[in-house]
Formats: sequence, structure tokens, C-alpha cells
Amino acid sequence: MAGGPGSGKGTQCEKVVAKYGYTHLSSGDLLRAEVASGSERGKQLQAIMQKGELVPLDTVLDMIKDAMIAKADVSKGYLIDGYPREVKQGEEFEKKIGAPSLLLYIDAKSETMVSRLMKRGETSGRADDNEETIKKRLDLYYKATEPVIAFYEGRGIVRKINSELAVDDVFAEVSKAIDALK
Ligand SMILES: Nc1ccn([C@@H]2O[C@H](COP(=O)(O)OP(=O)(O)OP(=O)(O)O)[C@@H](O)[C@H]2O)c(=O)n1
Ligand SMILES: Nc1nc2c(ncn2[C@@H]2O[C@H](COP(=O)(O)OP(=O)(O)O)[C@@H](O)[C@H]2O)c(=O)[nH]1
Ligand SMILES: [Mg+2]
Repeated sequence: MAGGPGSGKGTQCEKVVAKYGYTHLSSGDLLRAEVASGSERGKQLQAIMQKGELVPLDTVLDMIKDAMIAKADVSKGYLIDGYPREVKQGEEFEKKIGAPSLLLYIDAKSETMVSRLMKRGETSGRADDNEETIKKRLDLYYKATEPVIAFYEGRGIVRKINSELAVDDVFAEVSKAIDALK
């Protein structure tokens, strides 16, 4: 699942997991767990994330791979949230893990994303939910991550979902896209 910061990926992923039972892997959550562990690596990650920059490709890919392997024998399929963030990440993922069968592109206007993130920041406690970092995350999203969508469009696996709607209406569209896989 791809989409800008605050577009609603986390919200939709939770609903997909509840309905379809896929294994949810959020690269952002994996990174935040490493930060929370207080490890040396976590401290370096924290500094990068606070600036709204991207963590080195191999670090994120290794974390995703380990998390996938840990669930391999019980998983009905994987739902990967917030990855790849740049075309190179997508290419490396395919080399080391495999090709995805669907890219759900959760699309919201930048003003919508900013206002959702500012609101989330009131309670999330996330170091990157502040005005300055949100702006950087959005810029980087348009520069590095949107090209990822074009890359997968070339493969015909992108389903674009309008996430300006209410959560349940967005989810109805997400469900249709997943059901069409079967
Ligand atoms: N593949 C990834 C995923 C995340 N990050 C880092 O982790 C931060 C938070 O990622 P994530 O939780 O996915 O955040 P967003 O998509 O920006 O927002 P959200 O939680 O709102 O999805 C990013 O800004 C970035 O610094 C990264 O470098 N590489
Ligand atoms: N109105 C509205 N708000 C939403 C929707 N999806 C998410 N939100 C809110 O927007 C914020 C960001 O959502 P989140 O799922 O964390 O987005 P992510 O950054 O893409 O993972 C949260 O505070 C959600 O409650 C939606 O479809 N409609
Ligand atoms: Mg999220």
C-alpha cells in the first residue's frame, strides 16, 4: 500500500487485516519499534526520521525481510505499508523477495494530508508529526515516492483509491480492489 504521509494507509491497513487476515508489515512501525528498543541503531534511525528523511535502503529491506520470514508459515499473504519509498527500494525488494501482485495507491490532496497529520500530532507522540517535518515528508513523497507508482503502473498492478472520502467508503474501494485479485 502506497500513499503520502497522512493519506490514511495505516487506517486502511488495519481494516484490511481485520477482514482478510493478511500479515501487516509497516516499515514505519518496524523502524519506530527499533527506535523504542533504545538500541544504538535505533538512535541513528530516530535522527533520520525526525528530519523526515529516508532511512538507508538496506536497513529497511532487511527489517521487512526478517519480519516476513518470521511469519512465513502462518501468513495468508502480506500487506506492506509505506514501502517502497523510492524506485530503487522497489527494485531491490523484487530482487531479494519477489514481485507484488497489487499496489493500492491511497490518494489524498496535500492539504488533506497536512491537516490530518497536524491533528494526529496532537495525540500521536510521533516526533515527525510537526509542521516542519510534515512539510519535508510531503516534499520527499512527491519527489521520491510518487515515481514508484508510475513504476508499478507500467506493470498494470496499480489501483488508485480516493481517500478524501469517509474511512468506510475508502475501505469499500480497497475491498473491491482486493476482491478482484481472487
Ligand atoms: N520505507 C521507509 C519507511 C519509513 N521511513 C522513515 O520513517 C518515517 C515514518 O514512516 P511512516 O510511518 O511510513 O510514515 P508516513 O508514511 O510518512 O506517515 P504515516 O505513519 O502517517 O504512514 C519516514 O518519514 C522515514 O523517515 C523510511 O525511511 N523508509
Ligand atoms: N476524514 C478522514 N480521515 C482519515 C481517513 N483515513 C485516515 N484519516 C485520519 O488521518 C490521519 C492519518 O491517518 P493514518 O492512517 O495514520 O495515515 P498514514 O500516514 O497514511 O498511515 C489519522 O489521524 C486518521 O484518523 C479518511 O479516510 N477520512
Ligand atoms: Mg502510517
